[in-house]
Amino acid sequence: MTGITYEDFLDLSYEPSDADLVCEFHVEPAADMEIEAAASRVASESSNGTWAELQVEECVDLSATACDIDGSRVTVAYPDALFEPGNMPQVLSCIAGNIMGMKAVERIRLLDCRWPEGLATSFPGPQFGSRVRDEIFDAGDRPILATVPKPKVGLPTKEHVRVGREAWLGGIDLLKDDENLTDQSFNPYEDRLTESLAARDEAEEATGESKSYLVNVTGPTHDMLERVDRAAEEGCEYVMVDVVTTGWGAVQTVRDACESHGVAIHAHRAMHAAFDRIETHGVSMRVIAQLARLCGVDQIHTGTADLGKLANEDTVGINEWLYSDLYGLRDVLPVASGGLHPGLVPELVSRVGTNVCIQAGGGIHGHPGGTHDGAKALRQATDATVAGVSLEEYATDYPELAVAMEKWGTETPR
Ligand SMILES: O=C(O)[C@H](O)COP(=O)(O)O
Ligand SMILES: [Mg+2]
Repeated sequence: MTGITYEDFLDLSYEPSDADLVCEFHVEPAADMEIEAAASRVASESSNGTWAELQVEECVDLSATACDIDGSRVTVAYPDALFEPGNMPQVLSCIAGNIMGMKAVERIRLLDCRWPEGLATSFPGPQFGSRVRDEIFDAGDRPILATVPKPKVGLPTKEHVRVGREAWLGGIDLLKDDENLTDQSFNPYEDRLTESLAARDEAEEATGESKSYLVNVTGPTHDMLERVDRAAEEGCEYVMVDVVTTGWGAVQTVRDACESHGVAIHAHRAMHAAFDRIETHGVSMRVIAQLARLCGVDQIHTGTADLGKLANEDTVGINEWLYSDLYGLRDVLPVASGGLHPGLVPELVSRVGTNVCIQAGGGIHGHPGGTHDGAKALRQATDATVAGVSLEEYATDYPELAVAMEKWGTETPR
């Protein structure tokens, strides 16, 4: 019999192998504990140890190793055999499981992961990623533009569709449901789906542009699968899933269903801030975005680089990771959303570039001239930015943009 104690999980001379999943944590030890002890407890509890010395007769060596400590930054390397390939809930129950509530740490945050090839490619990754720009739209070099009818809930189906039609006709590419609109009595899923797609066809005919609608299929997994089937049958190119509230196992299931229909997934991140807003605890948005890419969403909200209404982690760094090479898995199109309006577009594009989707809800439907003018103003601001013309200059020829600038200027909302 061999005794396994948590000290066995610390080896500062260990060099992670290419097959290891390497995780960076911020760790604040409990008041009576040294960082080395807390680091080894993290490695132990997240792999095959526990608080007590275990008497083991036979066990496959799946131990994680705390292999570097730099101030509060702790690196832990996990052997690939610890993980079930293609099972994101299982991976997270290791690297972001019990350790998040363990008394040995006062605070712990999973900051970043280096995914080994074997584990990463056991997931499908996105079907389309930023190829949606060409395969679903024809937006050229400019960002794709999206809108959510506002108020986010309460619009009856006919009004929701009317607002969507106005937005498409004004120059928006993508009509999107909001995160808490699914299948409520005031706007049932089936009616909204079919009527929105009819309006999409009209808008395509009228504008000569490709338009798309993404319907929110979020719900219990069996309902989501039925909703994906219906969306595909009716000719939707996209569905939306609230990936954090839904959970990663369900996202994986929906991803498989979407592949069989060739339908893309827009990931809304509602509730991410419960994990990532406190900077010293939880799971970073960077890691949440990594999970989403591996599980196979095609686009995901990553913030507005601090220009919008929601608190943001490093949008630019997260977007770079989403575009980066990952063993041939497709990239993910980042979505900037939350408090955006036309006046913020030039600065947003200077921070995040044009290979993004820009979503504005209030920044379109709050336009004094209504949704149609608001959509025109957002499109004008985008066209001006891509052409390198200032909004002030462009607005002299485009009254809808002038009105938006008069109303909001370049202010950051709260
Ligand atoms: O889901 C979203 O991202 C929000 O609905 C954004 O809405 P807003 O553009 O009105 O802030
Ligand atoms: Mg929303």
